[in-house]
Order: sequence, then C-alpha cells, then structure tokens
Amino acid sequence: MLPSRMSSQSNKNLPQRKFVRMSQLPESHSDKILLAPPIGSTARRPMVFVIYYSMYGHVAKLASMIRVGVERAGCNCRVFQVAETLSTEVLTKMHVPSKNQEIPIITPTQLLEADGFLFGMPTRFGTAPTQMKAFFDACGAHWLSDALSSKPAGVFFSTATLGGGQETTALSCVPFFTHLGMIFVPLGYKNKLLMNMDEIHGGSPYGAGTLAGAQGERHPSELELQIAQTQGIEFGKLVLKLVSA
Ligand SMILES: Cc1cc2nc3c(=O)[nH]c(=O)nc-3n(C[C@H](O)[C@H](O)[C@H](O)COP(=O)(O)O)c2cc1C
Repeated sequence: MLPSRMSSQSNKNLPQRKFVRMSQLPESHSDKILLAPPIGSTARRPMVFVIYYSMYGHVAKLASMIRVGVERAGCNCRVFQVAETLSTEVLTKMHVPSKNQEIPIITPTQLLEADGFLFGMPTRFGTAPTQMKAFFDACGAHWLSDALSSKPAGVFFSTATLGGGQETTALSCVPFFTHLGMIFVPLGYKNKLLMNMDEIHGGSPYGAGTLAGAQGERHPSELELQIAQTQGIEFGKLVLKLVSA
C-alpha cells in the first residue's frame, strides 16, 4: 500500500497556495517589469538569475512564472537567455521563431552578480541542450576561482513527451553544479500538484517542467505554471535564508 500522501485518487483535497495565473502576466516578460509584490522583505534583497534556453517558447513561459515566484519570495530576479549555437540556416529549417530580444544573453562573468541560479532548458535526447552546455563550458574561470562555490542552483525543463527525459535532463546538469561547488536545489514535493493524477503534466521533484508535445503543439498548463511558481517561491526563500545566514 502507498503512503497516505501518495494514495489519493483525486487531488481535490490537496492543500493549495494562492498563485498568480499566467493570464495575469503582462504579455512581455521584459526584464524591467516587477511582476508581483514580494511576500516578505529583507534589508538586502538577494539576486536570483533565471537563465534559460528555449527554442519554441515552452521553457520561456516557465521562466516567466518562475520569476514571479522568486520575486514573491522577496528576491530580485533577472531573466537571461544563453546564446544560440545553431546557424540561422539550421534554425530556419527547424522553423524556430526569432528570440525575444528583450531577454539579454548571459555571459559567464555576469554570474558573479547573483546569489542563486535557476537554469531552464528543453531536453535533447534526455540531456541538457548544447546551447546550455556551451554556456556551462564557458565557465572554466569560475571553476578555477571557486567564485560560485556554495551558491544554490536549480533546474526546470521541457520535453516533448511523458518519459522523454525530464529527470535525466536535470541530472545532466548536476556534474556542472558539483564541479563548481554549487548546491543543487531540487523542488521536492513542495507543491502537491506534482502528485496530480487527473491530467497529464510535466514537472517532478527535480524541478518544474512542461510537456510540449511531439510537434510543440502543447503549451504549459495552469498546473505546470503553478508548479513553476512554487519552484520560484521555494528557491527564493532558500536564497534569502542563505544570504541572511
Ligand atoms: C534534437 C532534439 C532532440 C530532442 N530530444 C527529445 C527527447 O529526448 N525527449 C523529448 O521528450 N523531447 C525531445 N525533444 C523535443 C524538445 O524537448 C521540445 O521541442 C522542447 O521541450 C520544447 O521546448 P522549447 O519550446 O522551450 O524549446 C527534442 C528536440 C530536438 C530538436
């Protein structure tokens, strides 16, 4: 028999948080907009960077909601993209829309300005995409200097399908965090919607996630976005604790 917290047939009785809904977000997730008031306040507001790669926009949507959560926790948050590595010719053949120009491209040096990091990515054969890996590979100076040591880092992700590699994608980032001395912060089961059995959804204790569909036709559901917001809130709360310790 399953432990009682896992055995629910329906999720209707699970405790719910109040969430900002995707429909309440401004259309642009411009870096200049403070999307929601913080839950608490501190003398020094820590800075969390949300850094993502998104080819068709699924991960970008999760990033917007994660940012809401981080700011609700009382942290400052900046959203970045990693640089593209594919040629325009290949991107055109893959029908990739143009990138959101309002989201700046991160450089390795900028990592020094943040107290914590949430990395978002679509899976590639169950692992992190080359674009994210290329960024990680450009961080050798931080490995030598220990500059990111003890800083927390989490992951969120998108796959085409259920079983497409959400957790293996998260795990493929752990060696990077480990070698830089960073602390991998999983989501755990902080949001009981992760146990929802009434609808298909992405996300796991490793982090928030969405299912894009084989043709990218599905978009993050309200449930997945709520889980993303929880990851932002919980990660933000942890960063606040670490910075004020
Ligand atoms: C080269 C390549 C490999 C992929 N590998 C997987 C995979 O292993 N499992 C899976 O579920 N989806 C896979 N996908 C689908 C992507 O994960 C999907 O397009 C992505 O999650 C959409 O997110 P985005 O719009 O933020 O890029 C792959 C896509 C490409 C282009």
